Amino acid sequence: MPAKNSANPWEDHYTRLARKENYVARSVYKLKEIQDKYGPMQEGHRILDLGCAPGSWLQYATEMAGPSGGVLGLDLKPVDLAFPPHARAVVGDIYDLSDEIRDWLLPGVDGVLSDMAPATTGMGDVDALRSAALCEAALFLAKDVLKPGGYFICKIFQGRGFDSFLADVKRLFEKQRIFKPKSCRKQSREIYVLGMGFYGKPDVN
Ligand SMILES: C[S@@+](CC[C@H](N)C(=O)[O-])C[C@H]1O[C@@H](n2cnc3c(N)ncnc32)[C@H](O)[C@@H]1O
Repeated sequence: MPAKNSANPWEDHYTRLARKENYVARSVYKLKEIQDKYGPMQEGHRILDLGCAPGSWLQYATEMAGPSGGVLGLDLKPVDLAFPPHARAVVGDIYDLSDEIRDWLLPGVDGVLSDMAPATTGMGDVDALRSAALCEAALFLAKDVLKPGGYFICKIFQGRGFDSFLADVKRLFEKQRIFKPKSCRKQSREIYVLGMGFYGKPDVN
């Protein structure tokens, strides 16, 4: 329920905490909850952050990876934040990756994060299917660029497309988890699917 008498009608505890802790969005606490519970991100990791704008996951992943790691964020929209040299954000579309992104991905990555969300229509089935399509695109890319043992963290809207996406994650990772962070807004249909222990690039022959 939106707070009354506030400049931001959706302001809540997490919004205020994000401001206090210098994160650009409250979404950071969803990733923090995942990290606190499962601990996938480690110092030195190379991490790809899909759908990174306005940049709070990128801020947190940058802290987790540290200067010995590397983080690349991708979004249709620009991120208006300064990052240390081991992190950057580029404007782009998951469906049309530039050579710059492909080059960065070449050595492989330890983790792929996706908080991508479609522009919503309010029609549950349509939004869920669009979300699932983004998730499948993220998984398709992860399959290509993750190092064996790597992890995948992906937001999806519950509804059509969810079961088949989960089945795809199960085929590729040793462990899978479905996680609803406490910081997700109550009315939201979003949920996170985690894949940990990537089996390795499937043999296409
Ligand atoms: C909920 S926001 C991500 C918030 C971000 N994780 C943060 O912590 O600041 C979802 C983002 O997904 C991006 N997105 C949607 N479709 C995309 C696509 N095809 N390629 C890249 N990014 C996309 C949107 O532009 C939007 O910024």
